[in-house]
Amino acid sequence: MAATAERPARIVIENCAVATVDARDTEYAQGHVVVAGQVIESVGEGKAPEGLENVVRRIDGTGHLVTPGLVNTHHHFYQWLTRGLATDHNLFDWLVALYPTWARIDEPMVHAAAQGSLAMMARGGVTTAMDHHYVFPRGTGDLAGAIVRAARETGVRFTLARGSMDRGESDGGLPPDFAVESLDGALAATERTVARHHDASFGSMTQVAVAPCSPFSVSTELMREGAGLARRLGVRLHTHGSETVEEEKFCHELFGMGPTAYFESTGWLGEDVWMAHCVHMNDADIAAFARTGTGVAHCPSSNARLAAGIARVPDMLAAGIPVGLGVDGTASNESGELHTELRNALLVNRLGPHREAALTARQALRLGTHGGARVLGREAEIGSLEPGKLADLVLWRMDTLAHASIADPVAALVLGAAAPVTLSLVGGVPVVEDGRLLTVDEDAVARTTRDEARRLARVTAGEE
Ligand SMILES: Nc1nc2[nH]c(O)nc2c(=O)[nH]1
Repeated sequence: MAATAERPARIVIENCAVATVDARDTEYAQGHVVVAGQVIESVGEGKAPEGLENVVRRIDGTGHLVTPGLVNTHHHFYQWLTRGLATDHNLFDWLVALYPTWARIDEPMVHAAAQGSLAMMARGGVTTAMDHHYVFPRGTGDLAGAIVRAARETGVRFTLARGSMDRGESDGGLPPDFAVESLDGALAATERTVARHHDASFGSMTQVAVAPCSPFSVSTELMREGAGLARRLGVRLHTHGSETVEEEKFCHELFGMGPTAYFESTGWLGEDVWMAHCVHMNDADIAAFARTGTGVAHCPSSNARLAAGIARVPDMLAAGIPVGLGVDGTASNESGELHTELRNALLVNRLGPHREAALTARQALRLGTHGGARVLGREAEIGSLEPGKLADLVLWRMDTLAHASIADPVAALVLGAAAPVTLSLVGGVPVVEDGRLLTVDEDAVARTTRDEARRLARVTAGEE
């Protein structure tokens, strides 16, 4: 009999370790998960309940760990085409080196780069992705549409943070004037993107956030009006903040205050805001984020690659700030995988003042799942394995050479090599099986991204 809303198709996964990442960090050494349609029906110890109807698939998870799907909270997909460049630069020098290339992207390039970024993350266990896209050269087609199309093709849940820059060099900003939009143009295009793509319903596959880029590339008017627009439309707000000492100096020189005070003065602290990086935060900044419920996308690999510093994640968590993890753009984190961020969040924070007490493996897993769901405003739907939540989950293989000798599966997942994904589900729909994407042809994506990266290099060099 066919599946219906009253009689959903069920997938049963059993005989595996389960890390639910619920409020009590409940784990089962030998447990089960039952998926009914797009939601989780039950999670628990031992075998799945007997007598379930309409079981279309029963998976023996022996030697596996099942967790919530990973949630990425900060990325710039277009940077997939400019990986491995300006490898020994700090943030400002790196941006200045790359803006002229980025300002030449077009729609086929952006679509290919989005496919590459999404494919890389999905095959590594990401079930919810985001893209902060802030470069919109004139006359280059529907870039937002191309990104959303790539996310649909890949099959992951998705937030598009419609970015913008309007403070060019001649207004004291960092980007060249030819790389920025006008204030009115950016606001109007952002509003159109929300109208076209934002879906606020339970289980939505596409959401849109308002996301002016950073204090040194955006006018104060765009920050203020962007915040007003987001609140009028009922969508979330995202930006870069407190990333480097150079940004801090810029804010003091131009605005007479540090980044967090500047964000507060422009309406950019609140429960509907999450900010990438937040490396240079003093105690008062952390208290302001905690008081207002402002979230953080922690990007440890990128912060190391660009010599930005170490974000105070243990202090943020102690203060109750929502913290998720971000790959960041792959021009500053060439791996493009979120697993690396779980591992590096733990390792990098242990180099800070809290040393071995900085983060546990379970806290790192929480940052990459439930923490990400919180900062994206989707805690009620995803981020933990609990009945009624969406069936976004990953079955990780733990019985190979890489992990079999580690008794604790969560420690193995976080501290070990990237574990192979036997199965990932997004809303109950398989996206990865036995390490391969079901939705797009990885080899074809690899070829297209290589070709588009080469074309971008030729266009930048004036050869096309
Ligand atoms: N890590 C990054 N920081 C940024 N700030 C900014 O304005 N753009 C970027 C970026 O692409 N990556």
